[in-house]
Amino acid sequence: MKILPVRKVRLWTSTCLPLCFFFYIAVYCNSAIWSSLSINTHPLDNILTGSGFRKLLEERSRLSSNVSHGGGGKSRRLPSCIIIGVRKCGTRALLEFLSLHPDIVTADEEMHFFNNDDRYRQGLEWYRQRMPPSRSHQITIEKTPGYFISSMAPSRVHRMNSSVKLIVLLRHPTVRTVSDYTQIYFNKLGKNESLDAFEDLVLDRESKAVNLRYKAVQISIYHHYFRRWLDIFPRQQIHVVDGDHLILDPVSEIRSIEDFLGVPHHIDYSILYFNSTRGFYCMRLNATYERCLGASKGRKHPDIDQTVIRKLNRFFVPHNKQLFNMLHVQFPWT
Ligand SMILES: Nc1ncnc2c1ncn2[C@@H]1O[C@H](COP(=O)(O)OS(=O)(=O)O)[C@@H](OP(=O)(O)O)[C@H]1O
Repeated sequence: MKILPVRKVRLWTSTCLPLCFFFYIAVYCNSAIWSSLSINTHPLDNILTGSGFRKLLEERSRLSSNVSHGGGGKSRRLPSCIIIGVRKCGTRALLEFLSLHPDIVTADEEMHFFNNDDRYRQGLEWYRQRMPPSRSHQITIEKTPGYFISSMAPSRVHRMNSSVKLIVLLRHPTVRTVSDYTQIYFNKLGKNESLDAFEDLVLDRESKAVNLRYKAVQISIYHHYFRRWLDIFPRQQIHVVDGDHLILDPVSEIRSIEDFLGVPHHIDYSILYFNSTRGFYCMRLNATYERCLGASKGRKHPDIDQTVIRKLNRFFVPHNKQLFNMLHVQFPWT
């Protein structure tokens, strides 16, 4: 064994050892800093500070997809499911709740593609480009309540994809009519315009019978519009949701939609919670991030003359019967 000269040993202990010690401390601190950073800068936490719920969902979906699907690429796809209506029956709440599912991606905006001639003329490629990016295993969903009452939409949707799945939400027709009126009332209020009282619009001025020219009444005669869809699509391709029940027990309505779409049950009451201030179910994505629908959803309805409400209820009875026979369903409203 070679003995080191004393001078070399002194040099080693006086310069190399302190250097190695310093280097070791620097590496240790650095890795400690990074590991603490990686805890504090979890991708979800970053997003929480700023860019909102949509990004949060996308990030969560990206993380879960990367784990279970090897992180394959995304592309924009035509919807394989469309929420076609009905206006004011809870279409936004349903879309947002479904967007919490890792196997579902949703288009934020109403596309008005199949019910608007100018947009439809732009072509399917234009429509596809407006869809959110998705992975191949995910279902893309769009919602435009205007499709339900459009005479052109059924055949146009069928032409795009004859096996597309359709979701229709229905609410008690009188409640829906009042909700529709309330929405228009507030829209006008925002433009400093006024609107006649509900009672004056919903009843004919002379005869005092239900005013069939009033659009909000027309839309609530559901079977008129449903017939057009059933002329083109098989019944089993259309899932009907009870919009009143969606308000009270969203998870049970969503479970049957998950079955209809063929995706695993994912949305439960750990993700949705009842917000007593809002009086509605809201979304909880993690311990710190919660979101309710905007103020234009769940507005207080005006107090309406009860004789007018009873008149409307009676008016809708035969129409409801026709609807139930057509759909082979029963709703709590008769
Ligand atoms: N969770 C939750 N939060 C808030 N609002 C909820 C929820 N679930 C259902 N709803 C009901 O949705 C009604 C609005 O329906 P739509 O989203 O279809 O309206 S729209 O046609 O898109 O304007 C809206 O009707 P109004 O109460 O008349 O405002 C709500 O009652």
